[in-house]
Amino acid sequence: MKKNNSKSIHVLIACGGTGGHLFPGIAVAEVLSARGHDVTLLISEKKIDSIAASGHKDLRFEKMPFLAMPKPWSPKMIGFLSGLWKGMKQCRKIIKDHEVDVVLGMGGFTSFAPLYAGRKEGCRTMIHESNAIPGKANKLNAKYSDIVLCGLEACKEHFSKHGDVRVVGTPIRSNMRQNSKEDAHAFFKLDPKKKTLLIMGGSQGARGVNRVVGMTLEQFERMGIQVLHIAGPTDYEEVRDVYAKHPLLPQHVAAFCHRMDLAYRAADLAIARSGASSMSELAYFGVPSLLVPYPFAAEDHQTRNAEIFDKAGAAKLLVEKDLNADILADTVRSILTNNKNAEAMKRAANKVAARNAAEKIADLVVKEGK
Ligand SMILES: CC(=O)N[C@H]1[C@@H](OP(=O)(O)OP(=O)(O)OC[C@H]2O[C@@H](n3ccc(=O)[nH]c3=O)[C@H](O)[C@@H]2O)O[C@H](CO)[C@@H](O)[C@@H]1O
Repeated sequence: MKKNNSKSIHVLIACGGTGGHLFPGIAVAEVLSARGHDVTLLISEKKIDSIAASGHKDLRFEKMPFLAMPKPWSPKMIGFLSGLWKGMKQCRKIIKDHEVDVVLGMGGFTSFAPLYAGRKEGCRTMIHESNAIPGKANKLNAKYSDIVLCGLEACKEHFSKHGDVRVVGTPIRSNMRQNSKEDAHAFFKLDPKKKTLLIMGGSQGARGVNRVVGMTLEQFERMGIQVLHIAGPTDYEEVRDVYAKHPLLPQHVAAFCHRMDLAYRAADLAIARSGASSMSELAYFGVPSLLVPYPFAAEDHQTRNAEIFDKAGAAKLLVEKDLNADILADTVRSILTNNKNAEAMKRAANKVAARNAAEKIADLVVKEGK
């Protein structure tokens, strides 16, 4: 795009497909918009994208079809290439219509068409990789990006061939204010005198975590704790029915939570997948966690993410295939009944938290766009 001499710049943030791309993208958009810049968020037609966008009516969203890359010789390749071509055309139109100066991709293959189109239209381009190791898509995206931004220091070495790589952290949304624990308990109708265990499986829930937790409810009940369980839209009904069999266990079960700030605030301990945004938020709120990596994540990146927090003392890594109700109950008990353990983990979590990642990215975007 042409050199922008006015104060305000135009930014396209590609962040569709999964909460781990959407919410950090929204976080950067919030900072840029608050500073008076023009931002368009490019999301996909997936349900999670609409759920995420519905909580941010003040931001501008454009949709494009979700594209997953098939195996090289798959018959799906023809449809994929045609979808990709249409996606690029659509992106070039958006870039021209909004006179975009900078394209920022938050990761995954959904960022490819916007970055490629951005390059063709003369925009500055950047990608953000929040995981400890990049997937194939972001390695490709890096080739079309002037700057590569990493959420974690460990990721930097994987982009060693790229000339401009910076570690900035993974942004969290501005509505993640530090509310009081009392507000948080009141919001979920939980007992302020009891220890709260938060269960969450990333933006779409985690079946493996839901199931093992379901088998541990009786032991949680005996510990005298309460549980806040965000089950994900797919498993919600099944999870709710399992909890219904334990009416004496204080509980709040939800399919999706629009107030994750309050969920983290209420929590004394979390059991979670090790998605990068979830981890970034757990650290920000200083919540000790038991991280159960999704075993089929690309390049096993969730294990690499969890290892960083485990090593720092902020979390304990639990391998899903080795996990059962007794191990889970013992681990939860060892933290929730030992204040010293919990406090040490809390301090370690705070220590690994990224500081002002959204602001740092916004600063760079604006500098590039001028
Ligand atoms: C299976 C898989 O490959 N998952 C990947 C995906 O995870 P996923 O999309 O699950 O993303 P994360 O765990 O990183 O983040 C989840 C986000 O959703 C929000 N949230 C979640 C539940 C809810 O009810 N409400 C809500 O707002 C959380 O606050 C957080 O901001 O993208 C991440 C970022 O690349 C990766 O690290 C994960 O490995």
